[in-house]
Amino acid sequence: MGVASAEAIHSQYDSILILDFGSQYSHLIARRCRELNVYCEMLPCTQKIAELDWKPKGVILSGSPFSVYDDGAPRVDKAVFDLGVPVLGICYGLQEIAWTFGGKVDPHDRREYGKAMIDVVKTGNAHADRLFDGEAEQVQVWMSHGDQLSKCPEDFEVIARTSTAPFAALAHKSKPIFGIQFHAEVTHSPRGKELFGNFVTKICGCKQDWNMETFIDKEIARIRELVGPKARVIGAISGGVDSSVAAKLMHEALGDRFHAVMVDNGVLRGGEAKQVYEMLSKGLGVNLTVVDASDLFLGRLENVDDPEKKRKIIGNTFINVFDEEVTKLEAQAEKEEAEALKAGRQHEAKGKYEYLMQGTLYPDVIESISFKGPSATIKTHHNVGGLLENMKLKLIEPLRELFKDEVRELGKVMGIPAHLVGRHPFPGPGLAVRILGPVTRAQVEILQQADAIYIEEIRKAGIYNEISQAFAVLLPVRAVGVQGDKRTYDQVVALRAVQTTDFMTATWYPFTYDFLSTVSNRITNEVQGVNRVVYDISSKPPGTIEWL
Ligand SMILES: Nc1ncnc2c1ncn2[C@@H]1O[C@H](COP(=O)(O)OP(=O)(O)OP(=O)(O)O)[C@@H](O)[C@H]1O
Ligand SMILES: O=c1[nH]c(=O)c2[nH+]cn([C@@H]3O[C@H](COP(=O)(O)O)[C@@H](O)[C@H]3O)c2[nH]1
Ligand SMILES: NC(=O)CC[C@H](N)C(=O)O
Ligand SMILES: [Mg+2]
Repeated sequence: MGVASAEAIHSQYDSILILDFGSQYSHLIARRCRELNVYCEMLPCTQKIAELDWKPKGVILSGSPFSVYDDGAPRVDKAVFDLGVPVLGICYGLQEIAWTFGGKVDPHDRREYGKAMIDVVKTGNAHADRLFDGEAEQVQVWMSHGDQLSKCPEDFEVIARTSTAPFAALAHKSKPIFGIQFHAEVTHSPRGKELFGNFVTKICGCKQDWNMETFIDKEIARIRELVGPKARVIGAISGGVDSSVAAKLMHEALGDRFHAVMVDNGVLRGGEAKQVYEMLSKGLGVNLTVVDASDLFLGRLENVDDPEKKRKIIGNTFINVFDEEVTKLEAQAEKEEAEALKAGRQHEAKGKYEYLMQGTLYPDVIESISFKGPSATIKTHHNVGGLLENMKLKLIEPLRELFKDEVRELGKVMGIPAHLVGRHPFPGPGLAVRILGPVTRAQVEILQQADAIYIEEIRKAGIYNEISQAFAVLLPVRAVGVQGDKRTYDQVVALRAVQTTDFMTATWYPFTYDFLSTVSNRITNEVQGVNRVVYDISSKPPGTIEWL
């Protein structure tokens, strides 16, 4: 493992460190840096600089729900200012810098939320003026604060103000320390990208070389070094974007020392197991076993109505099936290794399975290390995390530094077709969380048909990529209808389509009436057992994206 950290990404690219004080926008700071092709990592604000095993080219302090004068307000490690690299504080970050350097921060009677115009102040100090280099005299920004600086610390000067905030941005007179009261990281600050550009490239001097082409080579080298010349790796593959891209990367790095396992749990989309097999095995040359465990899953789901019970059953059954498959693969690998050694084919002998690959993404990592601590469980999201406790395999996560759009880009660069890497996410518990009421094979088939029609129409209308996630839901109610002069008493399908950037909040997609009417007609005409279609116009919150 020591070898892997020597090769860690932050030592291969000029990297920015973001210290998270718990702002709802913290991850957007990371997005902004990445968008500029500069690598960054986010750590909780409690990180001790002395314990960091790499040196950032610059540090950004995020906003926070706290006030700097609160008891128990999170404090920045002062060593940040002795690193000798530029520091930028955003909102709370600015207030924390001011507080640290002897300024004053108070609650303010004129709180500022939303759009604001800042006046850029040219100080004549070229060093201080760099942050707003190239900006107009007035810049539109987004504010979200109730506290305000009432006294600028000595050694700092004002580089921007608004009509209510005299200290909208500060710069240290001689050191590269800056602070902005507004949130340059949100899209509502239209010049945000340029401002971050000034900081990370001009002030920190970061090279803009973080891109998926260079990432591939470095990551392949890192995987090879980590796994060594003989060991093998197992991957749990759902056919979703993340695990498919991760599998392709592992395959490039290790060839047939990587073996993927996909579990058909009986609640996949129509024809999905076959499609995934075609794509990964035939298309990308990945070693893949598809385990058909649909009878086992559907058997255990019989008569289960409660959403959390469904999730638990699927999660646990998944672990059983996967475990069993790993045991089989391990036995096979040991046999092969022994045979090769016995026959004197030393060089051909492949080792044992030592690693389990997971498709963990950076948002999952951020979530789990966040300063904010664990949030209330809304629903139990199932992934392979539960496997680790009783497995001796070590974990390998080739995508753990990447955001979803970077994963899609990576997939494209590695030659996975665009329509596959652009696919909407699909949850581990699959259609079981889209069938309200008990899950049966008959219900699964109805939903598979309705969902396929819906997605086909979305693709035909050319709006698939505008929508973040779309799917059909089968409701546990029956309604009376009339079809071909006959009374029907059939089920209802609800359509869901949302737009979102982080899946934490979402808005429903504004389809045209024509589109909705086409889908409704097709589903009621083509899917036996459905006589009504409704469209879900709930955002998240108060709804969640899935219905269960
Ligand atoms: N049916 C399955 N068989 C094997 N592994 C699975 C299955 N379902 C889920 N997994 C594992 O759980 C992980 C988490 O699933 P998740 O849906 O977050 O990612 P994904 O399916 O790879 O990508 P996407 O977000 O596009 O759906 C997957 O990466 C995969 O390792
Ligand atoms: O891998 C997964 N395992 C799960 O158990 C699971 N539950 C929900 N989702 C997906 O997560 C996103 C947010 O969904 P919710 O708003 O319904 O919580 C949406 O993209 C959901 O599809 C899951 N993904
Ligand atoms: N967005 C923020 O960082 C807010 C900081 C502080 N809580 C304030 O209200 O001013
Ligand atoms: Mg998935």
